[in-house]
Amino acid sequence: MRIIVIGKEGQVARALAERAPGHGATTVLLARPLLDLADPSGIEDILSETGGDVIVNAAAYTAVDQAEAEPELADAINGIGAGAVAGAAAAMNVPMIQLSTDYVFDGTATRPYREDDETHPLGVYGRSKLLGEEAVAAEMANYAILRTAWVYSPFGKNFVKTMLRLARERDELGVVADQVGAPTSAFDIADGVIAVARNLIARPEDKGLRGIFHMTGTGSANWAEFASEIFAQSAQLGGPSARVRPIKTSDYPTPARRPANSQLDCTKLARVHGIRLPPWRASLEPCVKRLLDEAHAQETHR
Ligand SMILES: NC(=O)C1=CN([C@@H]2O[C@H](COP(=O)(O)OP(=O)(O)OC[C@H]3O[C@@H](n4cnc5c(N)ncnc54)[C@H](OP(=O)(O)O)[C@@H]3O)[C@@H](O)[C@H]2O)C=CC1
Ligand SMILES: Cc1cn([C@H]2C[C@H](O)[C@@H](COP(=O)(O)OP(=O)(O)O[C@H]3O[C@@H](C)C(=O)[C@@H](O)[C@H]3O)O2)c(=O)[nH]c1=O
Repeated sequence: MRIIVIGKEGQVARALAERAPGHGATTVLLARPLLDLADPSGIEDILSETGGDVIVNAAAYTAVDQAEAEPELADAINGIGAGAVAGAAAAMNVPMIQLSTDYVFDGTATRPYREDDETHPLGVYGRSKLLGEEAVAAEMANYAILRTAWVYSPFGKNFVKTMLRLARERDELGVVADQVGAPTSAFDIADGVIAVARNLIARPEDKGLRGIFHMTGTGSANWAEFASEIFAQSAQLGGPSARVRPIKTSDYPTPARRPANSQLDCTKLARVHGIRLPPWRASLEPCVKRLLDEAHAQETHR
């Protein structure tokens, strides 16, 4: 299976590139400046020249707070750009996998969100990702939209890396405790994406495999609990740790509002595709270890 991945340096793109060989798959990573989602004009030509069995769009405008000041750019990349990729996938007659987010919901539900629950994004990023979902569905039929959440990895920018960095600078951190979700490893997402891709390719006549699916790590936590677990695991490995002071969202003002309940019900993915991601704490361990090993290697190199 040859997977065309949009994105190169992103967390999920890099995890896909690392994981694919173990699944007997290859990846071709396409990124800016060759493929720019904000400039859809050349996308179909580049994708069809590249050729592959499936297209995974792992690129997006992901700066949640910054998006509030750049709504047009966020919509262009996450909305129109995703639609252009779907148009190319339709022309090439290959399935497409689009990554989406918990931030399409407003977080007022009192249970984990299901795929057909009403969407109501609180901010520009979530709205632009919802536009992307709609654009993909409008352009083609053979797609899977995988909504995930709270992604972390040894790559790029994410909460785990931020916490470990701040713990090197401070003894105590205030972290919000009234937003609940499921931390999700980019490597687990990569494994899930590859499994979904295999199903879509193997059973093209099975329309039940298509549509929207929720895919997050198993279990839940608030951001303060997530931070505490990061520090517990780090401390056990001799890495940095800080005291976590649970605070309210109102004590940590940000330009973008975030959902209080980000939990996604992943039973449809298990039922239809036979995929269940591991418990989030178990997947966190190799990530923390790798980050500490990399930091150690850098220090000894200096
Ligand atoms: N991070 C998270 O917590 C979550 C992410 N998601 C979704 O999962 C997917 C992957 O996220 P993640 O791996 O964390 O993303 P990252 O933020 O790690 O990477 C995003 C990538 O998108 C690329 N990109 C941005 N703009 C463009 C553009 N105009 N054209 C081409 N590429 C562009 C960036 O490229 P460059 O290196 O050039 O800047 C970057 O490599 C996204 O769809 C995201 O919305 C869903 C839920 C949670
Ligand atoms: C750094 C920091 C953050 N926080 C809070 C702010 C926020 O509510 C929460 C997480 O902050 P971040 O900015 O790291 O995370 P954020 O960028 O909101 O993460 C989101 O990214 C997009 C791309 C998604 O799709 C979402 O699923 C989600 O993962 O933690 C603290 O309370 N204390 C801190 O010291």
